[in-house]
Amino acid sequence: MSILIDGRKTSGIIKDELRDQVMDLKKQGIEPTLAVVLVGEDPASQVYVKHKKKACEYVGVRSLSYELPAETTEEELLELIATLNGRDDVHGILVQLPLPKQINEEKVLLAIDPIKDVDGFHPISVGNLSIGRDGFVSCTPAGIIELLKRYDIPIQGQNCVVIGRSNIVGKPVSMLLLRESGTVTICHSKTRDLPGVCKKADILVVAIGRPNFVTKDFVKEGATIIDVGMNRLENGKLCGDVAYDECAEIAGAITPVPRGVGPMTIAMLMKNCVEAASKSLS
Ligand SMILES: Nc1nc2c(c(=O)[nH]1)N[C@@H](CN(C=O)c1ccc(C(=O)N[C@@H](CCC(=O)O)C(=O)O)cc1)CN2
Repeated sequence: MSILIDGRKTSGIIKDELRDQVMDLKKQGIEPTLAVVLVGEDPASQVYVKHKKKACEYVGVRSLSYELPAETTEEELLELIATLNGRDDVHGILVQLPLPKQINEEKVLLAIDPIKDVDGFHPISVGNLSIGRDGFVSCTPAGIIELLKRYDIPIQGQNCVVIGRSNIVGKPVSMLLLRESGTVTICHSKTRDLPGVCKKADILVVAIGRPNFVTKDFVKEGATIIDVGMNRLENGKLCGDVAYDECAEIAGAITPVPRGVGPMTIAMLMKNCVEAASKSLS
């Protein structure tokens, strides 16, 4: 039976570590502050934003909440971001995704000052990651690497297969695995013999957005499986991209859904906020 990689427990440990760092920053006169922007009433986004604000409270980060109506225009949102960019007391800016249709996501992400880009979505942050420079790394991919490290799962020289090539997860996690000297293969809808490619993986990261897509036929004995999927089924239950029970019998270690990668996303957001505030000291 495999090891369960517990994201909820690990995120709790990280948040406790950050709490101490925030206390130190406060002693030096810095109050880490995150602006949280939510446009519209998407129920999932509302839940995630609530969790983020709760995490801020726990860690000691001040959160400023901007909950805007669904009909907010792109101009109005860009204006708010410009104001937040200009405020010295705001260290991080987070715009919850997805945005309503009338707003161009790319334009909005580009408007956030890269030094406040705690989500790591700005093209400059993405570029820094791909050329190995310091910068904010997006939270879910950073959380995946943190989980692997904290569970002593080696990356160097390992065959790492990533299913999914999104800008938010697939591409950045591939860059991070490469930075850790993994041998990385990125798979997508046009990949031939997907089960065969995945079966060679020592580390398999699945971010495809299809419930129970990865079955035991994709998994090498002893492999580590990271499930990034977050699919809400008709019965209201949350389900990952990996058929957990059958894959857990073969894997060496596996993340569950919920309580796997999800909570790590929020812990890494807190980590980025603390880092942004620390940088304001220098
Ligand atoms: N601006 C951003 N928008 C979005 C991001 C992001 O990183 N930045 N990622 C996702 C959503 N997301 C954070 O925003 C997120 C998703 C899931 C979880 C989480 O903890 N999930 C729980 C289950 C929660 C539930 O029951 O619904 C778990 O897996 O245990 C945290 C954050 C898209 N948008």
